[in-house]
Amino acid sequence: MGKRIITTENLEEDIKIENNLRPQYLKDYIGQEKAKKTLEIYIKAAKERGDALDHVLFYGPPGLGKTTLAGIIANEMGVNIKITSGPAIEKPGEMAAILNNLQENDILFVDEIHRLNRQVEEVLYPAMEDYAIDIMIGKGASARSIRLDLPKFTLVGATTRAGMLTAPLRDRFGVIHHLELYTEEELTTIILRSAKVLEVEIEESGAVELAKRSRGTPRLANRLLKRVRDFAQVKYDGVITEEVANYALNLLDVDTYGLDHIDRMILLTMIEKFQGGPVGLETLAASIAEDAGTLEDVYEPYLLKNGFIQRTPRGRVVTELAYKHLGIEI
Ligand SMILES: Nc1ncnc2c1ncn2[C@@H]1O[C@H](COP(=O)(O)OP(=O)(O)OP(=O)(O)O)[C@@H](O)[C@H]1O
Ligand SMILES: [Mg+2]
Repeated sequence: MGKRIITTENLEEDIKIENNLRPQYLKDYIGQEKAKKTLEIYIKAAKERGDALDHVLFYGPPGLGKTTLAGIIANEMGVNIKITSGPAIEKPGEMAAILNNLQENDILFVDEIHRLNRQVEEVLYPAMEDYAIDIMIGKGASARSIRLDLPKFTLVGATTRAGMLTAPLRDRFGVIHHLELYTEEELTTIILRSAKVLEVEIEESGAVELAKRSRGTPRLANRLLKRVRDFAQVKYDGVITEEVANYALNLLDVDTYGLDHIDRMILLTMIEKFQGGPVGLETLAASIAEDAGTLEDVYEPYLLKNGFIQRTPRGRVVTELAYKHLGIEI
C-alpha cells in the first residue's frame, strides 16, 4: 500500500522536526496524565533514594510519545540514556557489552523490544532482575559460566505490540504504561506549542481544525502542521487560519475525521462486500490485501476508537456513523 500522509509511523520528513519539537521534561509533555503522574512519583522517589528507577515498559500505537518519554525520564533523573532497538541487537554478546558499558542509574532504551531475539532477550533476564550477566568462558567440557555484576540501571522498553512480548520479559518490568490516543484538546495544545517552537503563526481555530484530523497522534499533528504551514506561506499570508487548514487538509486527502482513502476503503469494503459485517479480521485483511496484524495495529485502532467500527464476538461491524460519514444509506 502507498505511503499515507496520515501514517503514524515515523517518516523521513519527520526526523528533523521531531527532534526540535520533542518535549524535554515532564512539565512540557502534554496529556497521558496517568502515566505522567505515576512516573513523576517514581522518579522523585528514586532520586531521593539515589537509586535507579524501576524498569519501565511503554506500549501503544506509533507516534504517541514513547521515545519522547524515555528521553524525558533520563532528563528528569539526570542520567545518561543509551538508545537501541530490538532488531539492532543480533547477538547476546552485543547486549552484554551494552549493559556492561552503562553507568550507575543510566537508562537503556530498547525500542521495538518485542523484536529482540530469544538469546538476546535471555541476557536481559538476570540483568533486569539481579543486575548481573552470566558469561560462558572456555569451550567444551571445561566451559563454565561466570557471573558479572552490572551497575544498577533502568531498562525502558517500548513496543507497539505488547501482545508479542514474552511473559518472562514482561514480568520483569515494574512499571507498565499503555499510551492512549490524545484528545482533540490535548492535540490543539500540542499544535499551538509546536507552532510556537517553529515560529509559525496559527489561529486557535486553525489549530483545532488540525487537531481534529490528527487521529489522536502528536506525530501526525506535527507533520500536518508542517505541511499546512507551507500552504499558508504560499497561498495565504503565512497565518494558519481555519480556512487555510481546511483547504490544505482537503487537498492532502485527510478528511474531517482524519480518515484517508485507505480508511474509507476499509469501511466501504465492509459495507459493500460484507453487508457491514460482522466480518472476521483475517477475512477483512485478505480482502484489502493487508496482513491481519497490520490491520489490527495500524488501521483499526483509530476506526474503533472513533466509533466507525465495532468489535463483536463474531467479527467487526461498521457503525451508523460510518454510513453517515460516507454518505451511504443503511
Ligand atoms: N505528549 C506530547 N506532548 C508533545 N509532543 C509530543 C507528545 N508526545 C509525542 N510528541 C511529539 O510527537 C513526536 C513523536 O513522538 P515519539 O517519537 O516519542 O513517538 P513514539 O511513540 O516513540 O513512536 P514510535 O512508536 O514510532 O517509536 C515527537 O516529535 C514529539 O515531539
Ligand atoms: Mg519511538
